[in-house]
Amino acid sequence: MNLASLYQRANEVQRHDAKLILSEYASILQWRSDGQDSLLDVGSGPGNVLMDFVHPLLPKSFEQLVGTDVSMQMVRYANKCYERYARTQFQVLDIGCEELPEQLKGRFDHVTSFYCLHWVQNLRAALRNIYNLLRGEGGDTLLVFLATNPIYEVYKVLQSDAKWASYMQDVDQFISPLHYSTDPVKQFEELLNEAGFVYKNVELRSEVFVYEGVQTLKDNVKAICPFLERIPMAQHEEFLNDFVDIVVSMNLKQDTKANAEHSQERFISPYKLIVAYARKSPDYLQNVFNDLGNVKNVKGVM
Ligand SMILES: C[S@@+](CC[C@H](N)C(=O)[O-])C[C@H]1O[C@@H](n2cnc3c(N)ncnc32)[C@H](O)[C@@H]1O
Ligand SMILES: CC(C)=CCC/C(C)=C/CC/C(C)=C/C(=O)O
Repeated sequence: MNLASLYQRANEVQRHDAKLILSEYASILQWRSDGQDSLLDVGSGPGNVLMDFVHPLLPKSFEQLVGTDVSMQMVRYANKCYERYARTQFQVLDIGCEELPEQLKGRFDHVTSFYCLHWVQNLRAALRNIYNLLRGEGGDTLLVFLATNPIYEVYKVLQSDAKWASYMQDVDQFISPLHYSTDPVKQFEELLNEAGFVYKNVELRSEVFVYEGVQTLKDNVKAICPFLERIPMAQHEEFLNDFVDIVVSMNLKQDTKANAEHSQERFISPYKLIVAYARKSPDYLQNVFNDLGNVKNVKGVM
């Protein structure tokens, strides 16, 4: 996903969800008493969600704000857009990497991520890294990403079409790792446990977004579709038209009667969003838990 400027103009649903969820969690995030918070955002893209909705929540004396993304193009674009912001920078980071850069380990009070983790097949590695980004004596994380979305079913149908199959052999790599889960909340809670998080709250929110007009739908697909850059430009419109035809066949286009008062076609996208908040136990508390493991029948703590 590398079309930074197009994504910045066509990310309405992502911005809507991030803004709403941050308004709910602003008072739950454990801000430091000295106001010198450090925050890292995973998969920041062009940076406008981070800078429009997270940056304003930070205390005035915050220590540092680091936006990260696997895409160098996104990082370059974000650094250019926000170069005048103090103590703010964007850098390349693959959250699914084997080993975090040393200079990032244990440095952050908060890790946030919006509409990124559904792009990461190895959630176990991602959560291990998120845990290790947080400072040893605590810290918390707010993670918002897709469990399911109809786009993944559209991709599967397109992949079965001989016209597009050769460009989409790895389609499963781009489907949310929780899309086929029978219990995404339980699955993600278990992954958070495994990473070491002690306090956690994981919700699965059923949402619906309406795309007003076929061009709006196409622009939003173009902004995030990983297959278009593999397809010759001359065939992009045909691909997008086939995409829309499949959406219509899935009965996701609002019927004309219901649509009577609207001048444009409306496309309905029912999706499920994971909203996960977790806290890292302070090292000293972790030691207590470790000690407890050696003492049977302890009363009180737990
Ligand atoms: C849909 S955009 C979300 C951008 C921004 N957080 C927002 O809410 O608008 C997803 C971003 O995640 C990035 N991404 C995908 N896989 C990643 C990975 N393994 N590590 C870090 N970023 C990744 C993509 O490059 C893209 O910029
Ligand atoms: C009706 C229909 C299939 C709508 C899906 C439209 C769309 C562009 C969904 C994007 C999902 C996604 C992977 C978003 C992201 O990563 O930001």
